[in-house]
Amino acid sequence: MSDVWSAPHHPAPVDAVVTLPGSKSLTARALVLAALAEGPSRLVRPLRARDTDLMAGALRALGVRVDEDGADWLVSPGPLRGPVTVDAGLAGTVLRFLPPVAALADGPVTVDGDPRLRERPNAGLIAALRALGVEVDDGGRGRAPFTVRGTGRVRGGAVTVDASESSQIVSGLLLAAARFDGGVDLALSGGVPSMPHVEMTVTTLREHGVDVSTTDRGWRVARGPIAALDRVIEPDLSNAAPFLAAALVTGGRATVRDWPERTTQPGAQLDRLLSQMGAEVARTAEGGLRVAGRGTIGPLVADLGEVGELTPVLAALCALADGPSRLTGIAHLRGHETDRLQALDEVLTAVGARVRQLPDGLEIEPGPRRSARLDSYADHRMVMAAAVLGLAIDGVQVADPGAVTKTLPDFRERWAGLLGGHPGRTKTTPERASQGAPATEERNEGGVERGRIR
Ligand SMILES: O=C(O)C1=C[C@@H](OP(=O)(O)O)[C@@H](O)[C@H](O)C1
Ligand SMILES: C=C(OP(=O)(O)O)C(=O)O
Repeated sequence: MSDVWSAPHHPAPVDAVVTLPGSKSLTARALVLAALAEGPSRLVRPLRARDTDLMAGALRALGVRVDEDGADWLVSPGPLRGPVTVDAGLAGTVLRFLPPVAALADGPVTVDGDPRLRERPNAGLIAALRALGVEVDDGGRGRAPFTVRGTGRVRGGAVTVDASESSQIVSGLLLAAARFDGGVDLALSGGVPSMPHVEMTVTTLREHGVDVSTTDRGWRVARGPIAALDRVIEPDLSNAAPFLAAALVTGGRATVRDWPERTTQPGAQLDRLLSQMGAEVARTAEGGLRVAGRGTIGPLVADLGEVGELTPVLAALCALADGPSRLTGIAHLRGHETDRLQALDEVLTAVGARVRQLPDGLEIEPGPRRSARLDSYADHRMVMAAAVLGLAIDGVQVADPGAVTKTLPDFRERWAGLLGGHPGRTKTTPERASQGAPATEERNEGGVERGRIR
């Protein structure tokens, strides 16, 4: 029996300061590089959620020690071994980052996961591993489950890669490449989505002392040692999206603390995208990002190819906007946790919008709003999108909201903290927050501090 969440209806202005847990993408990269490094590394404030716990579990299964030290993870590399079966859950990061590591193990490693993981595209990675000298049994499917027959070493060298369905295919190969005999000289056969995530991989590798260069058609990673590195994981800026969106929907304001000055996270583009939708966006003196809504939401016409994972929340905002939106460059979202273009079409249509699917995106025209019972599609970001819709539309329910544990296990508590209520309860704030006034902060539940309403 899946449970059903009544998303809180809260048209009154929010006024909150939010502290978010670590980035999923940075935690995954830090874990993999620490596992392949020359000595032990400490991860400070890693994300503890289903995806990153699965990554830690997969590395442990291969022989890496990942110990908890308070909220930190201490990672101590060891000889990589098989035979082992790894549970990737629904995590694209485990599906695409783990197999190149598994190729360095001295025995077979089988990768499997949730039913939907078995549908997520991975042919580009499997073909590339084979071209680099690794035997992979996938029954010709190009998807999980598959077995990487590790022999303890990988030839490496030049390879042409089809990463049109996921940037994670490139990232996975680059992350392990310094441990391959010939490194890797990776050329793309076509386009790649989510390029900032590849740049995140390159930056993270360089921080570990790996020699990475860009080439005409891709990237070259030289064989060499991977330095151990203690690092603090930045907050997850993609998971900031629903909290910042709440400011637009309610005409209130939300501040996310510790917004990095410089970052490779694509979520940093929220300042530009939310400004385009009419928000006032500013850095606070304390290093946060503050978004204030003006009471109406402008439509968005944008290519989201670089920031695909922001699409569900942005699309929810588009359904509440004062004009039609057009989101493009996101064909690859059909291979995400669910077919997100289809899921968003269904959800936004259910709450009254008119939606047209494009080959690479969505057109969304707001319509008369209506309550609806929505599905989570086992997708954390669809739960967050439904939460945003629920602020403006009374009676939004979400079946199987536990999907949100993929990257933010206590999302509902945090959401309730944002609204000053309790998970799943409706509670509205009587007065409108005075915009622009500095928030006096007091501790509230779920990592959210609530500014006093003046
Ligand atoms: O490398 C990463 O950490 C990610 C890359 C992107 O994948 P795709 O390129 O498959 O969209 C992104 O959507 C995903 O959430 C995280
Ligand atoms: C696409 C996403 O996840 P994954 O890493 O599983 O691909 C996402 O988090 O939006």
